[in-house]
Amino acid sequence: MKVVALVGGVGGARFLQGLKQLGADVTAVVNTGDDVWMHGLRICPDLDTCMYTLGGGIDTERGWGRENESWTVKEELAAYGAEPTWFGLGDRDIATHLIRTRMLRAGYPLSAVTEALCDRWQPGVRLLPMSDDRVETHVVVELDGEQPKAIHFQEWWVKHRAGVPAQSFAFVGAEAATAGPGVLDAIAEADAVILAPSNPVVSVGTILNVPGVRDALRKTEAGVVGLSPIIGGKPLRGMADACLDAIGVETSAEAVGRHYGSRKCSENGILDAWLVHTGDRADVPGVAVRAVPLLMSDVDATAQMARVALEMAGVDVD
Ligand SMILES: O=c1nc2n(C[C@H](O)[C@H](O)[C@H](O)CO)c3cc(O)ccc3cc-2c(=O)[nH]1
Repeated sequence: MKVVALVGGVGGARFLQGLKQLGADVTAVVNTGDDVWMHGLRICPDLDTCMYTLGGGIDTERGWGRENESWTVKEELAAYGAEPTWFGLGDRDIATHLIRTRMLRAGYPLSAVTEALCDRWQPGVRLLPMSDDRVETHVVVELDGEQPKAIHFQEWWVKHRAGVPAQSFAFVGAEAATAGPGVLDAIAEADAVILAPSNPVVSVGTILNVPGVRDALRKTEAGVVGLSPIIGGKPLRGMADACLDAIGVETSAEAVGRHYGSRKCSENGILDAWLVHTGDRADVPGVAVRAVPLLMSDVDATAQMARVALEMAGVDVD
């Protein structure tokens, strides 16, 4: 059973753990819009979060970066006054970025770099960058009385803790980007495609901005099922509410389901079914809706919600 999941960072990685436990052949299309150059190193937060989480190296507290981490290089960089000091680069994590940067500089595409790094971590899920081309999410903000300006997503999220209202998002490079190797074929050949409960604007939304992805989702024979990242009117973690406000979408399971839209009866919708949390309700025209527990409290709970999603996609898990 071939399953493709569109995922972002922490929530997406946790969801993949559940899918993996069901024994499916899983391909994850991972958001790379959060990627950033820092201190001359290329950082790929969502790819690394998926790789470390599935490979057993993640710091489960933070949800990103390595467990048993130390911060000596970060302290030394700060001692030189080397900006940015607000971005946490752990010593173990830096090894990943050094390998990635060296391979990118040698001309390897990000997909090949990811494959090489996964050789060590053995995530048990194929991790595909949404694109090998540079696509970066930038956020238009108005910092204390200055003119509105676009800053990198990481500066908004980490330095400003998403505390400055996002006026809009720019997915820099998206229109010229090509879907990563294997991405469109995986969607076309899947038995089921799942939109993980990741940020619908800057994670899943960014992937949908890569040319060809939305069409592939509308054309695939696979059932396309999404899981709401909004529970009881708010995101469980992260800042999906701040992002949804910026694009004028209400922070509710129903509004996000409608934002993704129905594959059957809207001209660019992508959903056949939509899972919302027990107690939430959602009327999404042309989309089958089901309410089940969506708290990824442990891998078994996550596997159970993934199982329901696959059933809604018409795939028999057992
Ligand atoms: O809140 C933070 N998130 C940090 N993150 C998380 C990152 O900003 C988010 O995980 C994603 O970009 C959004 O999902 C890192 C992720 C990495 O892969 C590497 C370094 C960092 C550093 C930070 C950090 O200092 N603070």
